[in-house]
Amino acid sequence: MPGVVFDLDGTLIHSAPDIHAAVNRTLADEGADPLSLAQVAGFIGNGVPVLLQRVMAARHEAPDAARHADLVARFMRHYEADPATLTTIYPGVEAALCHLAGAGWKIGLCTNKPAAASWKILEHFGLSELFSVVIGGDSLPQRKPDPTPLLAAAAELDTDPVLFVGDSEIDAATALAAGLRFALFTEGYRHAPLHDLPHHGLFSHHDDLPALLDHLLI
Ligand SMILES: O=C(O)COP(=O)(O)O
Ligand SMILES: [Mg+2]
Repeated sequence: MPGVVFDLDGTLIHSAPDIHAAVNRTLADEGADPLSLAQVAGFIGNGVPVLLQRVMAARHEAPDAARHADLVARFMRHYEADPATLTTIYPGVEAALCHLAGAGWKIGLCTNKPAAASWKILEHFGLSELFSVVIGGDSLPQRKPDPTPLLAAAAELDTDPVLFVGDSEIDAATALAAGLRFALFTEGYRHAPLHDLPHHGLFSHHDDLPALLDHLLI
């Protein structure tokens, strides 16, 4: 049976509100002004260390490794304490995943979000049992768009072919580098226009995903 690896933020869940809240709690700890949801949503995609680099840049802070490490540690404490309260699952995700699992697809996750928080969120939405593997942004030395995490998730599924589903230019580049066929969810946290992202199929609602993935197998 085939396999499919999903990205998480912007693909299965709209997680920006909780990431935004954790950023602002991190800033509030030191009495700093909050950032807007749109600003923080624009920083998502390359994982937590890059998110906090972008927070520092938005505040016109010069790069500083110790300061950055402190922000990352405090952000993670806030985020892991409360990763899903404001997060919503995109419509049709649960049905699509259940349909795929019922049809025998093996399912994995490859996200730049740290693995423990990712598992916690999957559990919160009752989805964790559907996933055979989760590779997070802290699971390996490499992160997307390096293909290594996606190839590791695919290897863990131990099946062929494996498709990848994501929402961003990072995911498109990762799929290309890994040599996997890529389905792009159009309603996530992408910055670039659709035609700039290499993809094999597009969808804007998860109800359409099982048929699209079947089509990509042909
Ligand atoms: O945490 C991030 O920055 C991005 O996470 P994602 O890889 O699930 O989109
Ligand atoms: Mg994403």
